[in-house]
Amino acid sequence: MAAANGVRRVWVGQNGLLSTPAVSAIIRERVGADGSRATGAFILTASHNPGGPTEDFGIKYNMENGGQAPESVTDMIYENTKTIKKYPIAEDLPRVDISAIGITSFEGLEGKFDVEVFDSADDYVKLMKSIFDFESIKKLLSSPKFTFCFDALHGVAGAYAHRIFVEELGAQESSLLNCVPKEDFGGGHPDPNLTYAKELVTRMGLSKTDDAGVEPPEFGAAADGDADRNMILGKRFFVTPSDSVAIIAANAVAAIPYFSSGLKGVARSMPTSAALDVVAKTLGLKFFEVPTGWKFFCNLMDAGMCSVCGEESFGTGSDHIREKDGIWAVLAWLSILAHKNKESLEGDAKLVTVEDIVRQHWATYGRHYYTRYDYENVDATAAKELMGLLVKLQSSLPDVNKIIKGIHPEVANVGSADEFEYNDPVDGSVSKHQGIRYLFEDGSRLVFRLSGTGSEGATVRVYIEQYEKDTSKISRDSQDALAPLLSKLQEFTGRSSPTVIT
Ligand SMILES: O=P(O)(O)OC[C@H]1O[C@H](O)[C@H](O)[C@@H](O)[C@@H]1O
Repeated sequence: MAAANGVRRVWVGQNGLLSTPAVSAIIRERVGADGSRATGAFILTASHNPGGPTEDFGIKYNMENGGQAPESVTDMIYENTKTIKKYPIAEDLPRVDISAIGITSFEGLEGKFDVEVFDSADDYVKLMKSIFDFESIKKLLSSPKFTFCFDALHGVAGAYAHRIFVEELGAQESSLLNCVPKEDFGGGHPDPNLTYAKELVTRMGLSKTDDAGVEPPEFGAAADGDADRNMILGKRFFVTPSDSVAIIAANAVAAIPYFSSGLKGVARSMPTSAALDVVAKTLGLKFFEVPTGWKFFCNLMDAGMCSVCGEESFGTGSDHIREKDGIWAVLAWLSILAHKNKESLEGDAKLVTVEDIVRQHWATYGRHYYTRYDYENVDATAAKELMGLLVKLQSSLPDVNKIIKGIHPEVANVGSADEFEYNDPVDGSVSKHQGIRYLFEDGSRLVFRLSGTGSEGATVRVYIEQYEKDTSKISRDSQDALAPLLSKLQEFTGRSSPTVIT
């Protein structure tokens, strides 16, 4: 990247602690600020592979808008690697102490370059303060009625959590779990979900091995290794990522200063539940359904068409940067809680809890029951054949309906089916084969897609969604409500049970 004086500069976060959202914020802020153009910055990051069992470390390319490099750029980089004949190694380059903030200048083969070690959190904290009302969140956190807990799963989010939640917002040190970043994530798997965020899940009263004597906190959250994904929990209550983005969108204007003049639009990835669609329709907002992958949101944001977006894979964010943002999502929820509790933090008034907010949302907009089944390490050829069969079945919906009705007569008819194709309204590009959708007449959906991140063989993902508007039925357990749809899965996938259920 070029610094203001034209000297090439490498930016390094102090002690190597840089989160993905902070990188995006820094690129937008610094590159934009000095008017120079980055053709691509890269960092070594703990990237996460939701489909696979292991963490992998990789190089991530971010563009000048702070977003991930599109395939055209990474393909070009890959092509270039094939023609590299030699690369020089500067063995005598003095070591840069990355624990000390400052700039070190070097004379390189192609001229001068700088290495700047900077505080990894400074730019990000500044950005968060410009988005949220820190004073109102501070009040919430200091209320004896409200208890808070954040688990960084030993990922890089720990550094930001300490700075923001403890130093800026006054949360107690003891409310931070696993917030010391560790290279091996403390031996755990830094995935913010009910399976891997075990300690948090137990503390929030959601595990079978709860300590019955200890009252769980009112609010709990986790972020993944590079802090771009998040999980939101209430006391003994799980908020699905699909509900989380819908609830943030529904409350953004009232609760978050950055959005006070209105939302430009909202977007979700195709397999994410339609909870956000209902909010968009009710509030008259522009709405977009894009394929899985954050880059599709970035195009909309760059064109000023989208303010809030989210994915079922625990990614939530807004147009403040071009990455999903775990800490942002936590601050968004704390803002909503602070707003809803404006009148109830003092005196005898009862606290409006996370669960209250979600149930109120369902009562207003209806509830989307939602489950994702992952069939990991499926034979790649068999997976392709399965997809082919599912596409073929789409031309014989009466037969599909007959089979389903034969098992569960009460299930609505499949009204239409298609293979999701996205026409990008910004650049006109077309993305085909983005998942197979069976759309039921009552708004329920059955979606199949092959994961783009699985590490061995193929990972087939099946997303099951059922919409319930009847307020007397919105409190049922998700699995119960979906049972009629789930019973068809074995036949569709050729497997008796999924590897992971989310
Ligand atoms: O293709 P999948 O395995 O479902 O993975 C999907 C996820 O992969 C990465 O994490 C992307 O950054 C996400 O935007 C995407 O949702």
